[in-house]
Amino acid sequence: MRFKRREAALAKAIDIRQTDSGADLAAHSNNRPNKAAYKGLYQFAKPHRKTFLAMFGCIIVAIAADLLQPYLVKVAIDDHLMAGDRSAKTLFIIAGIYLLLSVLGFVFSYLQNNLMQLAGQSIVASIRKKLFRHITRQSMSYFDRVPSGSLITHVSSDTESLNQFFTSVLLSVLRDGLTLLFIIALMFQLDVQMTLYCLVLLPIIALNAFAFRSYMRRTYQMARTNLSRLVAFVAENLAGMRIIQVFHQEREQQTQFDEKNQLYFRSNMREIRTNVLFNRSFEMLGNLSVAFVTWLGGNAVLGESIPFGVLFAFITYIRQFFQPINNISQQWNTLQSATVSLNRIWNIFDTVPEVQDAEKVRNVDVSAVKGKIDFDGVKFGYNDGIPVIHKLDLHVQPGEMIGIVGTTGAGKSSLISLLCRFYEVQEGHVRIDGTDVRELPQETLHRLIGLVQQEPYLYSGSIIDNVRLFDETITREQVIEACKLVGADTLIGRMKDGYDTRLSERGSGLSAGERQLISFARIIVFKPKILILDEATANLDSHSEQLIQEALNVVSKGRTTLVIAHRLSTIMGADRIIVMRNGAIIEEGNHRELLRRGGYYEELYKHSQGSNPQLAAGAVGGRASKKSCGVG
Ligand SMILES: Nc1ncnc2c1ncn2[C@@H]1O[C@H](COP(=O)(O)OP(=O)(O)OP(=O)(O)O)[C@@H](O)[C@H]1O
Repeated sequence: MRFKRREAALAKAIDIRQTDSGADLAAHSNNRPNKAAYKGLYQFAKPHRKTFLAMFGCIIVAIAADLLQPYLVKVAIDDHLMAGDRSAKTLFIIAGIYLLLSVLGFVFSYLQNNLMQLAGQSIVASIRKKLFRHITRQSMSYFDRVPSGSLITHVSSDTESLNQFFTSVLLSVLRDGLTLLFIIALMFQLDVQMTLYCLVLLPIIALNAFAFRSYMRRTYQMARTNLSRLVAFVAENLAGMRIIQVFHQEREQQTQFDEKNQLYFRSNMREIRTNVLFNRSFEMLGNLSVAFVTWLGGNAVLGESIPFGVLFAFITYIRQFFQPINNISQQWNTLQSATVSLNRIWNIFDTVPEVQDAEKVRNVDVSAVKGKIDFDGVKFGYNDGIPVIHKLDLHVQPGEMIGIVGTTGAGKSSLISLLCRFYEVQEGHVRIDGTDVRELPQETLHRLIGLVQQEPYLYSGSIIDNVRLFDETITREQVIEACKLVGADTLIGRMKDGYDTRLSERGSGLSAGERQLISFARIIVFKPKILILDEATANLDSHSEQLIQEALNVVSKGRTTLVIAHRLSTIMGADRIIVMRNGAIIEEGNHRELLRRGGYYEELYKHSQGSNPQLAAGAVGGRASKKSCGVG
């Protein structure tokens, strides 16, 4: 059941990712640039204005150094060679200056590229940082709506596209734009009439670029769309490999993959062909112009209206003229995808978390909190509006242990989510020690609550770091003490590096029970006043369950504890057990009282006792909360 749900969620994520990034560009490319997004981007760029200024200076020097070289040759030809000045010294000086200009061009181009990369990467790093912080502050309802796959794309490839905006588009517009202007100015300086003739070429170039532009954009988008479809297909297959193999779907999947692969290959080839054609057409235009200038200028030289050196410089400049135009028009696709990425990123920045601290929060002394919990007339439903908790009342005394059982979808995890204020109640109040959770700063609230889930999250890092969650104020000794208390010390002692053993992501390499013990140790070191176990024993064998039960007895001491149980054995010893169905409490009492009552709890108990354990598990258990608050 759980496996199926995860698969469905994954398929949904892939599906959305496809629309988000696949049919993606085509769909988003019509997005008009969002003014607020550009303003926001400018705010990120502002602190780097000195770097931009320095880069601009480098661009000017680099361009000047490059463009003065043909001019220098013209001086050598016209003012010296043709003028009869045969002095080797002058030629030597000119050659020296030429060399110096080449070195200058090289050095300043290098600096200009590095400065642009520095500015671009720094801006993108700070956007990424803010984006991650903004995402982590979103409410749970946001994560219900937005698949994690697309958030990963936003943080990784969308920010990278923005980097391309600076390092490719902006750099090209500045450098190539200025180069063009300088070339035109130099050409005018050499010969006004010939320059005017050459400028006749501009409309032809513009027409060529315009004719190619929309076709190039389409081929680019088609290739990106087909690539993301291919990637989504592979991701879907990897995730559902079990089903594919069990149902012998390998050949069918291979056929589908081949089709998608072919489509991508063809669209990619079309894109490459168009790009090559565009580049070569520019080259051809360049060659035609050289022929035109040679003919025009040659006649002028023969007629002695311009010197030979001017013709030489002109031919060199006209050759250089096409490169910047070509470069700038190549930036169109990059600009398109950067705009889409910019809009996507700023859509996230514009999302205000639904759950926020109140304007006037009530600051409480965490150490003085007793842990009394009250649900008063609580009504709640998710975005779809269907109520999942109906006018629920529940009052828990400090230090009391409450077991929560019920049918699948009864609202057990939702109740816990409301206590953690992952979602807002629609009616009623959730209070801790008499204070509405909406009045508490979220940070304080989450320090009051420790959550142990069915699959505790472990990070890549040492066991010490995983217990203290990288909080250096918690000492190694405190961590070891906590692990001893929950009975994790022996198993850690058996590991190669003991407490310094590095766990891989999600703690693979440890059994489910061992991971749970580590998350119990977290509770001890962080000392929350309220402890929540959300189906923490669901995945455990009976030996591990026994270990966890013992650890639970230790960590729940002196804490208000709510235990959502998959197995009744976990909650049989609770002070009080509540039985939920359809978002309401239908039975309440301790184990004996509930058995005596002979209601739904007794029915569950009978199932769990034996005749049909699977039915018992299915009826009582279900899904673990996906969220976490506090520690655990
Ligand atoms: N994030 C969500 N968005 C929309 N509906 C949700 C969400 N989470 C839960 N629900 C719905 O709310 C109802 C209560 O779910 P909840 O997870 O609280 O039940 P539960 O008693 O913990 O179930 P289980 O034992 O299966 O974990 C169910 O109908 C469920 O489909």
